[in-house]
Amino acid sequence: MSRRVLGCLGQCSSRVFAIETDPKVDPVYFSLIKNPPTDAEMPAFQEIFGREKSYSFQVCVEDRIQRALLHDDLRHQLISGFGGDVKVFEMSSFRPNAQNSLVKGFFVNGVCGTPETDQTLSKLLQSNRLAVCTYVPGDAVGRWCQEPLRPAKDGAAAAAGRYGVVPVPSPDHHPSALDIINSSVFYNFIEAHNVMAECAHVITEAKHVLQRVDQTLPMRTTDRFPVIVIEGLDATGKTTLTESLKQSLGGVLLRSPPPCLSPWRACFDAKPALFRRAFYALGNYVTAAHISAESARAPVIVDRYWHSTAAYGIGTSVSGKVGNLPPRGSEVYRWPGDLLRPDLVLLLTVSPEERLRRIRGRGGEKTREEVELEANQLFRSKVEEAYRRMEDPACVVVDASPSAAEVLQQVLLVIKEKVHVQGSL
Ligand SMILES: Nc1ncnc2c1ncn2[C@@H]1O[C@H](COP(=O)(O)OP(=O)(O)OP(=O)(O)O)[C@@H](O)[C@H]1O
Ligand SMILES: Nc1ccn([C@@H]2O[C@H](COP(=O)(O)O)[C@@H](O)[C@H]2O)c(=O)n1
Repeated sequence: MSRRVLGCLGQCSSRVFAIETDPKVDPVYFSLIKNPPTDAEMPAFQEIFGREKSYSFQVCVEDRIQRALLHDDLRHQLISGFGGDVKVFEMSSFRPNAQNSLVKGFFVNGVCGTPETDQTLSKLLQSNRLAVCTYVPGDAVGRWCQEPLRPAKDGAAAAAGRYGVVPVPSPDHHPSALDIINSSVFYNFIEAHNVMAECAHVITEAKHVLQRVDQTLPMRTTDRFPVIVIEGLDATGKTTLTESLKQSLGGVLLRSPPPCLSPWRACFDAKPALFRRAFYALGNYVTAAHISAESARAPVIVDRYWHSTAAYGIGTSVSGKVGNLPPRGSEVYRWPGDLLRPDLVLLLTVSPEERLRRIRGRGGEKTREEVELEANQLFRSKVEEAYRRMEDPACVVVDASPSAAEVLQQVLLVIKEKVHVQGSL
């Protein structure tokens, strides 16, 4: 008997369940992202499926641009359509340990069957771009089944099959890590450019971004002065340090994304991850072109670069605990082969308490992700750990808790010790 997999992936442990299917049926795999049950499996099923009615929803269209947009739209429809008492969890399909097998969706738990929720369900069932399933008790006590649903007469739902749900061992790799490459992080220019080009018919700002990118590239390569990147979570002191370094080294200060892309940043910050990450990835290539030009005449200091794009991308896409991150040495931490490589990358770190003190002291606008980072210590830890796992170039970690003057002195020492490239400081 072949198996469809329903994984229950949580904040602190991951439990996976398989859905038993007929071998003739094409397998569809599911994972659930939710606070996991911790005791024996059957109470866990009870906990997941037994509270009122539960449904899973997944967008099933081939086109990745449509899929990303519909997924975002689905989230809004579920939250508004099922009301406040219903819990909407992130959920996704996967084949254990198979790269790019992840398909995201939602699991809705606690639906009471009111006229409003019935209407929402009926509307969603009409869409031939969604796969909808419900979860019902099985024949034996403690057993649960998954029923794929199809629309029936008068807007009602009819079951189009019934599959048992059984626990299976956790896969070696956390499913949410299967979908990083070319989805949450881009490892070459073409892949990011393709996403921007493909979405230009629905996101008009993408055309402007592409124009700017295409105007700036290709970059020149010359014998050059050192290129030093400063990375870290927000409010760790990057702006303060990069400005001081610029003075001390007589250098040029650049940032990624570059100011020429600023008019469209807010637009892409509000878009689904696929588009947001492609925007920041392209920003790095534009900054690389500027680095290339500027480093011909002076040392270049860069405030955020590819490591930021990758660390935030990985930290956001991997759900649950830090242990769910791909292990050290994984290809997700590798530098893009076609992106100008800096001579040194410094990662500024401060304690969560000090970081919050600095954020509060500074005030001002925050990006959506910054608000999340502040609220979610776990997310922050994943982003920082992802930074620490980056390779070739790896980040040199700097304790940025001392005074700004002391941090500058410490960093100047590191630069003196580590930077051995043509050109001088
Ligand atoms: N070493 C330091 N000691 C104490 N306060 C500092 C230090 N460095 C920076 N600050 C203060 O902390 C706040 C955040 O610093 P800064 O703006 O340089 O961080 P950042 O990493 O650039 O943040 P973001 O990524 O959000 O732009 C500022 O108010 C700054 O004056
Ligand atoms: N090279 C970069 C730079 C930034 N980001 C994203 O921007 C946010 C943090 O930037 P701040 O300027 O507000 O410090 C965060 O959401 C990063 O994902 C990026 O991806 N790549």
